[in-house]
Amino acid sequence: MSASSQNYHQTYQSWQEDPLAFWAHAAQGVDWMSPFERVFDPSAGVYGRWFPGGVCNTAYNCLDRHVERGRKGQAALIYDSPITGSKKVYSFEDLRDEVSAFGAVLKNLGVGKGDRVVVYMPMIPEAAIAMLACARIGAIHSVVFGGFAASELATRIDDARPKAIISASCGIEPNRVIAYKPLLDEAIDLSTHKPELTVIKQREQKPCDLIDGRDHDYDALLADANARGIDSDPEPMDATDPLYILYTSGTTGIPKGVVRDHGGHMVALNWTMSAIYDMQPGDVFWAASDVGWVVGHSYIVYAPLLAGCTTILYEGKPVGTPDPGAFWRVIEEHKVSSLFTAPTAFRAIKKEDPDGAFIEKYDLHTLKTLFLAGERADPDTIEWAQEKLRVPVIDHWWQTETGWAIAGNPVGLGKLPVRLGSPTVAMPGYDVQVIDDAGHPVPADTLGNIVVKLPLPPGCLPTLWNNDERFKASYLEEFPGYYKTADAGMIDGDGYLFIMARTDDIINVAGHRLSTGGMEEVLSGHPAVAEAAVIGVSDALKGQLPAGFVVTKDGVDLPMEQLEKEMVALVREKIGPVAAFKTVMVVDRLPKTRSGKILRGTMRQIADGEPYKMPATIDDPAILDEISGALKTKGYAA
Ligand SMILES: CCC(=O)SCCNC(=O)CCNC(=O)[C@H](O)C(C)(C)COP(=O)(O)OP(=O)(O)OC[C@H]1O[C@@H](n2cnc3c(N)ncnc32)[C@H](O)[C@@H]1OP(=O)(O)O
Repeated sequence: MSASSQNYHQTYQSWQEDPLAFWAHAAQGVDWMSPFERVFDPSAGVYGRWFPGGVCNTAYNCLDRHVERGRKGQAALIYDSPITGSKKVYSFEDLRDEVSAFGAVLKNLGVGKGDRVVVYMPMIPEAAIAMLACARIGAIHSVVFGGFAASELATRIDDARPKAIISASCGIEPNRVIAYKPLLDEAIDLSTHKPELTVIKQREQKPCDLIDGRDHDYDALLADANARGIDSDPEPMDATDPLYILYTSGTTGIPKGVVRDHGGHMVALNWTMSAIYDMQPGDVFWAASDVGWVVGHSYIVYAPLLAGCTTILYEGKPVGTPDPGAFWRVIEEHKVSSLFTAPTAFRAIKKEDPDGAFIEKYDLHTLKTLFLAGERADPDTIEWAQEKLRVPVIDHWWQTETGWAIAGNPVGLGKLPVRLGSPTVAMPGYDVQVIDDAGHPVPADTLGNIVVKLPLPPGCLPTLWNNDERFKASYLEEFPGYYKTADAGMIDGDGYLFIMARTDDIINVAGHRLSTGGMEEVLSGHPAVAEAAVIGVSDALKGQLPAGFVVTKDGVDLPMEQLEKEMVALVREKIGPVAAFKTVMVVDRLPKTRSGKILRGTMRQIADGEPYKMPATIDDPAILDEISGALKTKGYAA
């Protein structure tokens, strides 16, 4: 049965009644080189594996099959870069040919099936081409977001142990050109594992020097491959083979390598395009995110192409490139049907254009729906977008780990009524429950731990890269039989889900998932610091911002302002500008329980001006006044 011939409730019920039949049916939406032997094998992997025995290739499904079936001239990828003033359209045939040639280049360099390839790139077409070329030849890509610093890149290099790194000479931010190559060189210096080679896309805004014998020029290699007419065939991949590793912040500074497989990922993403996003082949889908995040993997690169849609790769910002009409210009020019972005982008637009005057300048008749994800969608932003765009505004909730929506409002199955503050209902594949700390289900409308009953559906992570034990410890052990989302929230009587808070140290800054523990580790590494705490405080624009507190070692006699400057610079240097770490306070003491646990939750409540209860186990209540005083100097704790 097609996705659109059933409504949400019927579809969810059909999945509940027979999940294997449901996913077997969805699997018909992609091409298999050999059919799978079973839909799901519960005895394989950590909690089971999807489509074992199936042989397929993701790049073939994204490109070749559309070329073969009448879409070769259709735009597959539109690169639109207001930041450089350039645009380029790749048809499915163009993209297939360039991916195939670049796959051959990688193979000639010795990169093969199962090798890891780190991709550290700005938002240029070569980033998507590199990902798809890896998928084509069976190499496992690991994209690292460009806003991370060299040491974060080094950590990922050491975990993924890539044979090659594909990068560019520079990235371009509105106020500066960022030389990527020195960051890459530094990361390779810092890492224990040394990749054999790099391939560098030279950009005219800031070309870089190449190291003889290690660094290769992207354009020269591609030109040579094209001159010699070499290309690569799609490698037959087991459905359970890894397609990519994407690192995400964990509760310590060491990121977790989320693994995605070929078969289940394709089946799930392809299903979402029609059922959740109501996209048909030929429609234009725009995820205004970055290929460094999971939204970029799933909805800039893989899902739109799998579904035969046109995708947009946008190198720009919602405001300032050149103005708050940037998104509307792209929608009009490329006839975008659906826009998917983070609420923070809309808050930025709303701040600069509160009356929506720029919206009125463009013809947005093609836009059917706005999808929001990546952070909590605040009701003000949703209402503003609804009023100004006059299209449904759909919040949905998912994670890097899941790769696609856990909860949403599946427009392709018939839109459900929107409830502000709720990403709506569980998607087929996810049995979402709320349980207390002892693992017991809680009644409707009661706050608890949001968990998903195992097995997770196709497309979700089967494990962490080379680390089944960390996968189990992080996600499966606390609530046996369930996947722990580490989000807290509730489900109302109608099944609507409300996501309220994280249960760990992860904060969400402008849709970027960051670990406060990681920032604390960096601050603690400063020679003057005895101990540090970082909390996420509410921010009207970015949702949350990190704020640090440090206690200096005895005898440190540096001016407070100098210390604070050094701390801010240190986090930027070690984690990257993406951390947006700009506030730190030197305090005499940190508030703790008698057993020594820092009371970060209470500090956050003070910073956000929320009422708080004096923790019964607090060691010295007077310290909270000191924290409040420090926060006031930074404009918090009103
Ligand atoms: C559902 C599953 C998921 O959650 S996946 C994650 C979904 N999240 C997203 O898609 C992210 C959404 N956010 C954004 O796209 C941006 O934050 C938007 C809204 C466009 C605003 O961008 P911007 O003004 O640069 O602010 P920011 O907070 O992102 O940046 C902070 C500093 O980092 C820098 N930065 C950003 N990107 C890069 C990059 N690729 N390379 C190098 N640097 C980068 C920014 O320039 C900024 O630096 P500075 O502190 O101003 O000097």
